[in-house]
Amino acid sequence: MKKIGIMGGTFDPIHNGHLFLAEHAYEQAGLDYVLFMPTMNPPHKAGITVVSGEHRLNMVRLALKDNPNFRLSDLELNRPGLTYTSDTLEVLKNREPDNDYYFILGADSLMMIPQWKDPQTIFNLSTIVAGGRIQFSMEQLKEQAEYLEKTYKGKIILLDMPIMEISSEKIRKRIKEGKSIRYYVPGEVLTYINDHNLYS
Ligand SMILES: Nc1ncnc2c1ncn2[C@@H]1O[C@H](COP(=O)(O)OP(=O)(O)OP(=O)(O)O)[C@@H](O)[C@H]1O
Ligand SMILES: O=C(O)c1ccc[n+]([C@@H]2O[C@H](COP(=O)([O-])O)[C@@H](O)[C@H]2O)c1
Repeated sequence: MKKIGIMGGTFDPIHNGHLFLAEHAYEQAGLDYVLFMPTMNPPHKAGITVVSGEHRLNMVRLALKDNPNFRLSDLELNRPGLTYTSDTLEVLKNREPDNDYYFILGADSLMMIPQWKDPQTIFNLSTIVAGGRIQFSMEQLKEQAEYLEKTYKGKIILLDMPIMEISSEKIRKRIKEGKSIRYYVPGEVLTYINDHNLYS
């Protein structure tokens, strides 16, 4: 039996905030490894990813290169239609029923889970591991965690970590404005974005 983290995201582009979150989840939930899983068509962003799935996947691959505890999964990129987390967890659980799955997300996603497709299945099949984001206080996160525990019998781990307020949206905006994104993303992702002239 393995404890496997899933770090799902649009990753448009992947940035140091994602890696920072996953590293704390790996450590505090005692995970064997974290699967980074770029989504093809997230329901709330359908048709509005800025660059292709192939570019997003390539950037994630570069970002994970130096960390043996982080692995890449293209499971959601090859699925037609909208991409739902409950479907992904069902696929993983059917393949390897003995593993325990930990779905890693930020506070904004924790607030939205009740509006996702089939939240009960998500809570039945995984533990949620959540990191803070600047828009939400720890009090709000604790309240939401209690609500989810009560409503869905969910298991939630709230991470103890500094908030690193980087977002893909902020990065895309900085590139458009001709500003530097050095230190917002890993060096090789920066080179990839420049070489392929992405987001400008
Ligand atoms: N800086 C951050 N700190 C903690 N969690 C984050 C951070 N950035 C993103 N996340 C979380 O990572 C997951 C994937 O995020 P996503 O790929 O949508 O990045 P994003 O920066 O939020 O993108 P965008 O700005 O385009 O909405 C989400 O659950 C999100 O809450
Ligand atoms: O299953 C859903 O209904 C659902 C709705 C919104 C987001 N998600 C997942 O949440 C993760 C973070 O999404 P995002 O758009 O913030 O990058 C990613 O793995 C998405 O597939 C899942």
